[in-house]
Amino acid sequence: MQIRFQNSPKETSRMNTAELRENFLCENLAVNGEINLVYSHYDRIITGVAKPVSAPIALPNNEELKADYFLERREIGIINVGGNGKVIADGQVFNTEKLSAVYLGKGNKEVTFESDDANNPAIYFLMSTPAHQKYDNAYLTKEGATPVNLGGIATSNERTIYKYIHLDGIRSCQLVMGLTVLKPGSVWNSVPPHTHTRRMEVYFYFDLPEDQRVFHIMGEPTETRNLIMKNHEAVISAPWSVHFGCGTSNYSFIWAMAGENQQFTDMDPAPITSLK
Ligand SMILES: O=C[C@H](O)[C@@H](O)CC(=O)C(=O)O
Ligand SMILES: [Zn+2]
Repeated sequence: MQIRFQNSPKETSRMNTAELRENFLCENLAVNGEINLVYSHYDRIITGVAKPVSAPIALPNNEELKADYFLERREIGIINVGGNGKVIADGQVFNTEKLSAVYLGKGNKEVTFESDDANNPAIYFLMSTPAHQKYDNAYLTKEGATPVNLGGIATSNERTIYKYIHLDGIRSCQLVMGLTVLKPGSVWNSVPPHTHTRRMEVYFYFDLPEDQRVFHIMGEPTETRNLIMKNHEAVISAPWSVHFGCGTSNYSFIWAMAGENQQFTDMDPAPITSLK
């Protein structure tokens, strides 16, 4: 598990490309037969990907947590962006298909991930946050995730938002999680841009063709920087940072938040005309 400490807005504004990538980009997460995790000290989230192929993969405990097991004081949200597979939590089996989600509350001791077909493996994006009470384990398909259509073709941002873990969906201590699918021809995500200093956020891009890239824009609204990202990479968005971007084709991304509250709509707008 990689450990990432926080960076101030001022420090970030002075970083070069390599430093920005080292601090905020999470690369090489989806590796056959591996689970790769990054611990960020922004709200103490742990994010990453489990990609089981022929054998099950366990959610490992880590010395840094000083816990008896990973979910002793944590909850976790899981979204499958690959082939069919199973998430098994203390014997409870969740059959997952592409874009279905599993929530596991505090107290689950043994968690494993497996793929049904090694030729079309499941790819599980994970986001875990500290939790102070147990909420029930839950499962939701994309159809159950209350799709909302946003944006328009004239601004190249026609997209559908699916919310899984939120105040009116699967309940959690602090995790808020869902995904956004851009229509073909639409390339801009999360416009108009916003911040929410109450919550940090992680974006995980997927269904982006291998020869295409997303120009993810981060930083304070008047100090923007970009990270050029490929498929199955994640970016840690600090609470003070914008998080939006433009792709060289359409794509999808998972968004996952943690922090002070779970009010999805309380973003602070950073209008396009205010950006620098
Ligand atoms: O705080 C909310 C998150 O940034 C995303 O949900 C925004 C998003 O998915 C979109 O507009 O497409
Ligand atoms: Zn946001």
